[in-house]
Amino acid sequence: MIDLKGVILAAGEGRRCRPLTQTRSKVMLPVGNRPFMEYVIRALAANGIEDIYVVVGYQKERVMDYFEDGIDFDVAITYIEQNELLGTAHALLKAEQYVDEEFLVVNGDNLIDKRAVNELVSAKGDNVILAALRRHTGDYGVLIVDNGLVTEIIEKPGRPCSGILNTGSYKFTPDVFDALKQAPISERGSYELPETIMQMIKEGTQIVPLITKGIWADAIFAWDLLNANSLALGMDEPKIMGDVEEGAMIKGPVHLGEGSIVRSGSYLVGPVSIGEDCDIGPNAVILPSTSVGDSARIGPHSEVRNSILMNDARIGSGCIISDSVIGASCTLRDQVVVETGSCVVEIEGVFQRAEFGAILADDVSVGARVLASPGTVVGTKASISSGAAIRGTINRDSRVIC
Ligand SMILES: CC(=O)N[C@H]1[C@@H](OP(=O)(O)O)O[C@H](CO)[C@@H](O)[C@@H]1O
Repeated sequence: MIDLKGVILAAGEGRRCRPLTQTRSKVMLPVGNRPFMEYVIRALAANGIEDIYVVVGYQKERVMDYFEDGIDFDVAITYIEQNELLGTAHALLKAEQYVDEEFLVVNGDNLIDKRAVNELVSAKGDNVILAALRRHTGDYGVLIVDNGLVTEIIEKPGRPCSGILNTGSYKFTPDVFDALKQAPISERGSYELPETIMQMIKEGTQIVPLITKGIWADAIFAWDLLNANSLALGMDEPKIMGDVEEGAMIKGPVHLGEGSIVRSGSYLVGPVSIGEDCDIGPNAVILPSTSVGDSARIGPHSEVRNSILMNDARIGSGCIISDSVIGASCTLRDQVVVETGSCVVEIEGVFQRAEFGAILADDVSVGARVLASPGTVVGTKASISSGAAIRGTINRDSRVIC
């Protein structure tokens, strides 16, 4: 254990990941069968950081019920509530009374590994931003660096640009709290950490950028979870703990949780992670890179590829699903087909170009023989009747009758 404390920012909803965040915050979205924030906590714990302060807000009960006091993750968690969601600077200020020495701040809704956290722990300099080089940085804080120091942060410029992005993980001294108290309100109407850092730079504080060689990934939109999922699947050692019936074939890194069964004739090619108490097959095909949550069912002759199925998802027989996210407790009856391809999706009033199959929020019910076009996004508890052809955005609680 080291003295360094960790603060995790976990209060925001993650609006651009809607509709998946209608029922949970982005920190609880699963990749590789674990919520984003579990990777953050594991990476801190692996570096001996055991005192962790988690700033919670939107859907906080789900975070607190899952992580409890942190004991199962070898850390001690104190929850701090941010009742008004006024931005990352406002969130961090809530932690002031708990830290009196150098400390780390990590976004709770990113995938990060122990190497990246270790780089931050051992970084020289009092104020350090963990950065990443990427080809597309327009949706992030973009760092302008000169002479080994950050000179400017341009927050979410929106236009396509490549360069160095702010990962949202930092090492600070408690002096940051004085700056946070003077944080200006941003163009987006909230108090944002990058703006505070800009103020610090103007007042002469040196901010060191540290480009990570570790794993770091974010999901801006719901479909970006597929990429993060594929990275996350490479981070764990897979184990077969459930039953594999004779005649089933398992190739590559496949994790099968306790109480799960893969029935005869099924064909699984890793990386694949299947949770506990799942029932797969007979004759189901699961291809890379797929995560299947606990108590899920994939019926006979169904094929799932490059997808996330959350807990209790039920897929009937003869379904074809690829490049898709299927929320918790969704039911897809027989012969549902999700087409995949390029599409344009409206998220929070902005049109985004993307390439995926479908995003289904929790508790969606899909009848038999439904055909979903690429880029179909379905809100929580919507229900689609058998035989329908669906496309575009379907709002929560709506009914599609064909
Ligand atoms: C206001 C703020 O803190 N912005 C940060 C933060 O954005 P969010 O949209 O709040 O997740 O995390 C990004 C990394 O995920 C980082 O690039 C950006 O600068």
